[in-house]
Amino acid sequence: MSQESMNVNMIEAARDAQWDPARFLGPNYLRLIAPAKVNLFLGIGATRADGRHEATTVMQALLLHDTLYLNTKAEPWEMPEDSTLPPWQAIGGPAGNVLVNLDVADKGTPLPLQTAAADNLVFQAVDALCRALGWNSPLQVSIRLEKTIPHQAGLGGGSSDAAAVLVGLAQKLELAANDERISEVAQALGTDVAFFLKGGAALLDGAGENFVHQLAPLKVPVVLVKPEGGVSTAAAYQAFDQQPDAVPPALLAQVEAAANAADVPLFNNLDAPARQLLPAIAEVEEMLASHPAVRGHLLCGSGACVFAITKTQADALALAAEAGKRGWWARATSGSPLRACALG
Ligand SMILES: C[C@@](CO)(OP(=O)(O)O)[C@H](O)COP(=O)(O)OP(=O)(O)OC[C@H]1O[C@@H](n2ccc(N)nc2=O)[C@H](O)[C@@H]1O
Ligand SMILES: Nc1ncnc2c1ncn2[C@@H]1O[C@H](COP(=O)(O)OP(=O)(O)O)[C@@H](O)[C@H]1O
Repeated sequence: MSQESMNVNMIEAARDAQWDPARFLGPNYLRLIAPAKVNLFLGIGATRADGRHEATTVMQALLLHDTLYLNTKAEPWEMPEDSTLPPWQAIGGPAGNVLVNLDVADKGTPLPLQTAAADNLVFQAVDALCRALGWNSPLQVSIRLEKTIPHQAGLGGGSSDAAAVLVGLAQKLELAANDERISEVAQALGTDVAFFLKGGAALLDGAGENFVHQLAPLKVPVVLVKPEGGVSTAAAYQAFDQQPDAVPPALLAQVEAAANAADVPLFNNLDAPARQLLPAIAEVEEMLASHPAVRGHLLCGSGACVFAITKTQADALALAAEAGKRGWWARATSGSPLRACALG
């Protein structure tokens, strides 16, 4: 472990020691689960009039998840005298009436997320839902976000956090679970957010936000391996445009006909653009391609993580340990029927 990461961990440990769970364990708290995803199939097509690309995808939720704690208080709050907010606070809502306090704790990701509350998708989810509801009375929302899912990995962590907050806040504000404004806000926040409201395994099309149908989820062991560095989703799509690679129609037909995630062919035409942006991805893929325990492997979404399927959990644990020894972030997990949800 480098001196730098040791320092980061010690700061994190000190911060955790100061954290008082009682703040979140009153009658008003909700614990939220935000699972990661992989794309078993990701077929990118032409650029649409709105600038986004057509995308047909099968997403599969994983057991690996972020955990969030959410608390609301329908009470007025005061703006600091100089109107300057600390980085862990942000103001949203249709009348600047919603104050969000966001506490982010890193739980073993390779590079802790360092975005101000206003740039966090969790805040954007609160803001967008309050605006969609026309919620204009004072509201305080406190969120603790425990990050286990690395960012810029193609694992959809930020989108899943946003979906979990939509579910939690909707529950707090006493919306019906099937209130259409929740899914409309999810679609507007990003294509992956809509998937996490359904979870398990699902076929999506449009730009990737349009739910087509659910598939029987994969429950096999999955190993995630991420080299150092990340790939920005926008950059991956831009690189794809330099050398677009069409999806074979027969493959698309096979995906559309599949009722089980296990029957979906592993395919991702963002793989070449992502490797071009971060050549270390190719090293991970080479290692997985030649490993006897690996049944199949693929880049996760726009990268930089690569997932591998193994037969047994013991194989998955051994493979993750082996990848870790090469200096890569690696975790053994599995496919799951999870969706973004509140535990109570
Ligand atoms: C590639 C995928 C695969 O599931 O996920 P990740 O690997 O990032 O998790 C998705 O398509 C990520 O979709 P989404 O979650 O909407 O990405 P965003 O971060 O909102 O979009 C970032 C940028 O990517 C481009 N983009 C995104 C989706 C799409 N169908 N066409 C695009 O061209 C746009 O330039 C957009 O501004
Ligand atoms: N709660 C969050 N978790 C992770 N990333 C976030 C979050 N909020 C904002 N972001 C920003 O969104 C980007 C995309 O989210 P991320 O989880 O990395 O998804 P993916 O790796 O699937 O593209 C991140 O690189 C980060 O800058």
